[in-house]
Order: sequence, then C-alpha cells, then structure tokens
Amino acid sequence: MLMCRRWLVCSLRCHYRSFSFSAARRTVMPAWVIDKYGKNDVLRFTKNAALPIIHYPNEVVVKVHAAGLNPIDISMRGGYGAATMAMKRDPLNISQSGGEFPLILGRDVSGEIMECGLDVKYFKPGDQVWAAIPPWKQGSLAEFVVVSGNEVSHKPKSLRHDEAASIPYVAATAWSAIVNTGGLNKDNSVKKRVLILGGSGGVGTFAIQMVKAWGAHVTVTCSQNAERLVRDLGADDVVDYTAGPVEKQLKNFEKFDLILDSIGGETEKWALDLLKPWSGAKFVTLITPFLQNTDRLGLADGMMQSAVTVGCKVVKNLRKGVHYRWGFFAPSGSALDEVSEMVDAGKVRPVVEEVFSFAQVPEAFQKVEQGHARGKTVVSIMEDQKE
Ligand SMILES: NC(=O)C1=CN([C@@H]2O[C@H](COP(=O)(O)OP(=O)(O)OC[C@H]3O[C@@H](n4cnc5c(N)ncnc54)[C@H](OP(=O)(O)O)[C@@H]3O)[C@@H](O)[C@H]2O)C=CC1
Repeated sequence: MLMCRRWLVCSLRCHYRSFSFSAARRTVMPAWVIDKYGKNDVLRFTKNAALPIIHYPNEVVVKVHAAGLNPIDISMRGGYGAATMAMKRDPLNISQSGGEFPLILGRDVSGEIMECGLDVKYFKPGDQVWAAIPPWKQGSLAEFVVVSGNEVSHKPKSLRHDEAASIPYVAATAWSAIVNTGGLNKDNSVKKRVLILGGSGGVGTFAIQMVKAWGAHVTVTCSQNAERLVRDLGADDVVDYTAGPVEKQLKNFEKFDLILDSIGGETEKWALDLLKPWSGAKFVTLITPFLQNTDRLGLADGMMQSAVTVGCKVVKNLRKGVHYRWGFFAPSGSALDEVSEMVDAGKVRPVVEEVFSFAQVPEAFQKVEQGHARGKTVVSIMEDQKE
C-alpha cells in the first residue's frame, strides 16, 4: 500500500522543485570528518567541510537534526570495508572529490528536506524525514547530507528527531534480514517462533518489537541485566548468555522458524540445530566475512571467496533441512515508510540509550566502542551546537 502511495504522489506532484536552498547556498558546512583511518583521535571537527550537492536527479539534500551511531561507524573509522566502499563510492568520480577522504561517518539521519532533485516527486523541501545512509555515501555527522529519494522516508510524526535518528539503520538491517532474507512479514508471522541472538543492542531491540508486532513468539538472548529491557519490548522468553552456554539453555525449547544472529563466532556451530527441520526454517546471520574478504583480497576475489564460503554452508545445512543465510543492511525508503506507520501506531518505540551533543561526537564514538549497548547512541545536531 505504501509503495502505491509513493507512486501516486510521484505522479501527482509534477516536477515540484524549490530553489531556495540553492539560492542561499554556502560552499562549506560544519562536520566531523576523518582524514585517515584509525582510533578516535582521527575524528576532526571542521567548519569547512564541502557542502554536499545533488549530483543525480533522484537525490535530496537533508538538513541533519540528529544522527545515529552504529558499530559500523567504529569499524569504518578503522578502515573496515574501505576497498569495497571505494568501488561503490562515486566510481565515475562525478563528485570530483578525489578520493575517500575527508570521510563523514554517521549512518542514521533525521532531519528536514532542503532541496530535491528534478526526479524527486514524493518529497518536497520542508518535509521531516529519516533515512539510513549506505556506507559508501558521506554520512550524517554534518549539517547536511545527500541521500537518494528511494532511501529517505517521512519520519514518524510522534517522534522527536533525536528519537527518530535511533531507528533507520537498525530497522533497515532488521527488515532486510527478517523480511527479505528470512521470509517473515506482517502477514505470515503469527505464532512463528523467532530466536534473536543478541537482543539488547540496536538491531536486537528493534527486531524484537517488529516481529512481536507481527504476532511472532520471540525468544531473546542477552545479559541478565538486559532482561527487563527486552521483556518490556515484547520478548516472551529470555535466555541469559552470561549464565552458561546458550545452546544448553535453549536445547529443550520448542524449535524455531527463524533465528536472527547478531553475535556470530561459534553461534552457527549449534544454532542451526535449533531450527524446525524441513519446514523452510532459516538461520540469518548479520556477522559475515564479506567486507573483510573484499578488503583483504580485492573486490572480485573477495566476492568469489564469500560466494564459496556461503555456498558451502548453504548446501551443508540444506542437507539437514534448514536454510543458512547471510543478512545485510539494505537501504529502503519504502521499508522505513512501513516502520514509520508502526511507530506512529505505537507498535515500535525508539530505544535511545544516550544522546550526545554535536560537540561530543568523540565521546559518542567511545560509548559505542565500549559495547554493551542497551539500544542506541544518538548525536543531536542543534543549531547552537555546530559552532
Ligand atoms: N551485516 C550487516 O549488514 C550488519 C551487521 N551488523 C552487525 O550486527 C551486530 C549487532 O549490531 P548492533 O545491534 O547495532 O550492535 P550493538 O553494539 O548495538 O549491540 C550488540 C549487543 O549484543 C550484546 N551481546 C554481546 N555479546 C552477546 C552474546 N554473546 N549474546 C547475546 N548478546 C550479546 C551486547 O550487550 P552485552 O555485551 O552487555 O551483553 C549488546 O547489547 C554488530 O556486530 C554489527 O556489526 C549490524 C548491522 C548491519
């Protein structure tokens, strides 16, 4: 239905465009950038980052009110995925930026549309929006960011920007893993048994709420001190991984239709035995060696290595009657449209652990890097904080 609405508005709003942002255009903006990969000391605040401009007609410029941080920001600060991102990012050098630096991190944005490309008909300047920004694009720790019209969505009316910025990246990841890869959706999830390995962080706290809203029975693994949080979000059964091997604790549970793994490591050695065999049940892990492979071996060989690795695991598990899959973040404005409706209907709420000011971006990175997240870390980018 939402896809149709996007199409309808596209048709009705013929070539709407505003020139107000362009007319008042400055050439620089405040931002946190990195000029090389490393630890937290590579983060640099500047008032002179290049102001992003629309290069493709389907893009919009968003004024950032709040940005969300994710573990991938810590990894990217250290160079994770650099080879792949360099290939994806501006392969024709249209932006003429001359390379990956200065790089702006931050994958979540909640803010306001300032300008729309000529092909953007679903949005107009002034719209309050949110988006998850793909890792090969400049991020949201800046005054403005450019995203594609198909990545952006109207933010939930019931949320402030600092709340909204906690959701897009984890929602787009959970949606891609659970819906596109795992095969569950709002119409087929009632009474399905879902196991979420790692329920207390960003992805977990969103995924619990999403599948619970669709009627699934949700089992979650987390630390003992996160039990109350995940139960409040809708978890039916909670397993404390600090109390002993999870596989032993889960052995006598009824088998599952879907397992979402955001922990990795040894998990896949035992977790697939917890699925209902020969029923279409799936194990979807978010912890994949895909980017490490491409960083290490280059794009072609890295992709080949990844295909061989995942292919072997898929075949091995198919023989046991269960499905093994890798899950990935995938930007999707239409998925965020649906999430926005769920939020405004009170079915999903933001789980914000801490909000930092724009001046405190390095502290926000430290917080995410320490781990043990209980929901999300957000950076609020108010006018007076950009000085
Ligand atoms: N493939 C992809 O495209 C994507 C992959 N990811 C990956 O998914 C993972 C989760 O992301 P995100 O939720 O944002 O991360 P967070 O850092 O927000 O959360 C991780 C959570 O896991 C908990 N945890 C740690 N160890 C265990 C364990 N053994 N069992 C259960 N819970 C545990 C942590 O709390 P505590 O330590 O206190 O228990 C924390 O709450 C990350 O590794 C991330 O890189 C995320 C998005 C996209």
